[in-house]
Amino acid sequence: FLPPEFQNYMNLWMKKLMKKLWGSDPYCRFHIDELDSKRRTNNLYRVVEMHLRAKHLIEDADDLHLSQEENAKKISFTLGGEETVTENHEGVKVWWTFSTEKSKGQNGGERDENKYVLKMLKADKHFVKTTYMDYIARSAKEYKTQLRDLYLYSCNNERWRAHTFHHPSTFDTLAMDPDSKHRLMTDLQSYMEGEAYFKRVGRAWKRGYLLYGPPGTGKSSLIAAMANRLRYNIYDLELTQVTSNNQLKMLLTSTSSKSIIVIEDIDCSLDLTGTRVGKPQEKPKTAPKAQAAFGSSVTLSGLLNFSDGLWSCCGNERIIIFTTNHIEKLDPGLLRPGRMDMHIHMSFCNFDIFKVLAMNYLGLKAHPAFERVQKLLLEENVKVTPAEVTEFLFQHKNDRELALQTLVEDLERRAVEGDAVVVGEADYDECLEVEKGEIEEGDLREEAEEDGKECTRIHCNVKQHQSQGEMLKVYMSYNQRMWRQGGGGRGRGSRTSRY
Ligand SMILES: Nc1ncnc2c1ncn2[C@@H]1O[C@H](COP(=O)(O)OP(=O)(O)OP(=O)(O)O)[C@@H](O)[C@H]1O
Ligand SMILES: [Mg+2]
Repeated sequence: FLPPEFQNYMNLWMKKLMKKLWGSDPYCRFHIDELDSKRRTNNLYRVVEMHLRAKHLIEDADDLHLSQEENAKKISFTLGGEETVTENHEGVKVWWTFSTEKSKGQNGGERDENKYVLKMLKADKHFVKTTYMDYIARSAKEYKTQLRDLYLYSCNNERWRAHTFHHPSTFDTLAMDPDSKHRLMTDLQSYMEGEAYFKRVGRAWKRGYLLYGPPGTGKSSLIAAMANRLRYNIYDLELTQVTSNNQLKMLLTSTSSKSIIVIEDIDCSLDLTGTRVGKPQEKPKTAPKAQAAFGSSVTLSGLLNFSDGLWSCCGNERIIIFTTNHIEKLDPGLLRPGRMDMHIHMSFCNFDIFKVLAMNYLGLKAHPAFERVQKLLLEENVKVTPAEVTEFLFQHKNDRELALQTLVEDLERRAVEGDAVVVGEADYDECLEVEKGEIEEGDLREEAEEDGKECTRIHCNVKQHQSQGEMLKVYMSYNQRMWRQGGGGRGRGSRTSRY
């Protein structure tokens, strides 16, 4: 309730009193002026401003200046005159005060001199000078990164082309196994804070992730969520566009720091296959591992040289992500421990994943239908991708009952009829080797042809043919029969093979 002039007077009086009582003022103060003695901007002043914003300390004050630059996403808050905010860091309390003083300009006029005053107990002075100042520098840097616009780069004619990147996916909207999500988020956090650590142990400040799982389980959405969280640009590297290892080297070294380099569907982009493990008929290895596909001479070793070889020191703060629908097709060299730092499995929808999706799309935490969904997903082992579930939820977003009802109906249908099998060209050759006559015609039901993707969706009776490998075999046998009957092998001509 006291007018500021009176408060200043009281402060002065208190200081004198304390000096009398304790011999000196127990506090000390650092003054951080907006302009230095040569009238240049003092960078530390900006750092303080960003730190106070980053930690939302400013918003605690009652006297604020609000501003917003054109095209800026957020409103900026700055402290009003003589406003003080406090902060506790590692048990030490500090006070930040903003003040403006009038001073004489060169041409005789008056101008405002802004400054922040940082007050602390004398006993804490050393801590503030070292640890606390480092801490505010870090928090300001992080805040600055959060504000930057993101770009998605695609490679075109040996050059990167930038497109602004606005993807709404975040770790909150992403539905994945809670344990994997937690592990990945902790890993990313320690990567972000780990500059000093990486330096100390002599490692390039990099991280490599391999995302694998069926189509529509959120691999690309996860990459977008990672980019949004780290505020990193994305370089989408289409290996089939790269003609040689040298070109690959050039492209990779011209990426900027704080970026994610993504190679999607790695099994389709390069001939990375070694022996096909676990297939019914193992084929002899016809091509050496390093041989490239699609007329390009990019090799696996060229790629790995960058991801963990000498070239990897050509830039820090990079994340490399490979994605695949078929981890079993990858060369063991790529899967070897220490090559990619983490393997992340994006799985079919389980009940945890479903709950996140229901919350995001329908705003539902609980509903009587959840019990049925849980039973279908867990006990009846119905396979459905998160992408398929989101389709149902999105379609009826204004009618939650209908959304859940149609979803449950679809899951029930799947439980009775079995799973979807999608097969493409690569499996046609193998299908000739599969014994025919293992299945009844009734086990299979053709569902739809996906235009443009040139693949066929077949429903197969999982009750009889439990494993995916078994289902694939069943389909191939069916495929072969169709071919012999002159009906044409389904799926021939599709780019990838999926089941
Ligand atoms: N785990 C998930 N959480 C939230 N939404 C998801 C998830 N998985 C899929 N979706 C939804 O489905 C769409 C397609 O998923 P996405 O492209 O990320 O799958 P993908 O695994 O990359 O598939 P592909 O292997 O075909 O590239 C997303 O845009 C998103 O709306
Ligand atoms: Mg994808």
